[in-house]
Amino acid sequence: MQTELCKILNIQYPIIQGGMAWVATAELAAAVSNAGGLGIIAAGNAPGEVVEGEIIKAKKLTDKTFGVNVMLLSPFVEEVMEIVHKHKVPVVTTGAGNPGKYIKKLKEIGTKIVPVVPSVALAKRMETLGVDAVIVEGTEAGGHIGELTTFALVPQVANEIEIPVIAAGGIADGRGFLAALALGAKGVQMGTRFICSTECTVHDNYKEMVLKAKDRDAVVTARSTGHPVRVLKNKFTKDFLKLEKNSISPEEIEELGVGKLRIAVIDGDVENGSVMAGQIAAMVKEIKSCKEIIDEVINEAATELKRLKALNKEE
Ligand SMILES: O=C(O)COc1ccc(-c2c[nH]c(CNC(=O)Nc3ncc(Sc4ccccn4)s3)n2)cc1
Repeated sequence: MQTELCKILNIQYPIIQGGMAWVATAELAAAVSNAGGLGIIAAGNAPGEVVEGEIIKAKKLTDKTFGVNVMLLSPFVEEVMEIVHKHKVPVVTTGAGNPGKYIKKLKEIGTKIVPVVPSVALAKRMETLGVDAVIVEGTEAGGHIGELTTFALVPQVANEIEIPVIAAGGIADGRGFLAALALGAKGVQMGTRFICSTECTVHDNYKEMVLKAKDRDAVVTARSTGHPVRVLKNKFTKDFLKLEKNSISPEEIEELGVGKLRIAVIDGDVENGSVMAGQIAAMVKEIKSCKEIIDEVINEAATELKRLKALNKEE
């Protein structure tokens, strides 16, 4: 189950771990990379020196390729990009914006650039600017999302660009992996599945919340701010959505969300915090090591492919 993406990103399997703010630490990224995927450290809204500390830690935990996700809404984006250059990070993924202004400098140091795109137009613009691949993330994903689904957006982007498409949003097992390849992707990104891994350092309450999630629990908040975010239903989302209905200003709504992810991830307050996770949370039923997760996705995809091929032979 290798694709052209493996050579471009220097990985054994075309499986990328999502650069989830506060969740994607050096420990998680190193475990995914050591298991043959591409581990990603999340910069989130953290300052440069915090990201630098995670990069240094990751280099001690793995000799495999890993990346850094730069969240483009972060107030520290410029200093994080400086750190990425200083440490010649091999792969940079970006989210929540257009990384156009950073592409030239990253290419100069040979860093592979893989932006998340929520639309065909942005995917085409990124290819023209010379990025190495795009992560096409559907609205099924956790955290900051676009409006289109993975199932609709992936084939449309794959029709329009030549560089590899990586499917993200709603993928947590071999069936989703194989479906993504069938839609034209050359790899997948998984976030929610890796939250429930033994190496993920989020509070156990956060992992429990994902394990207990039902199909309709991953709701969208803050649509009115233009930065919709998918989180698991709890007291915070109920109060938040009520306030949004009373149309408090977008600035007040943004203010409501500040720091809420940290209290869920670090303090384990999953009632008053923001538990970011995708719609596939309801299918994640067990905490496993990153190696078990990756091996199971690859083996299940191979088994599923054999079953589908047998159907063809029956005709
Ligand atoms: O400039 C344009 O054309 C718009 O470009 C884009 C618009 C959206 C995206 C996008 C959607 N999803 C992603 C990748 N995923 C994410 O970035 N997920 C995130 N989760 C929590 C985050 S922290 C946050 C979130 C919102 C507001 C403040 N802070 S970022 N990128 C990428 C590019």
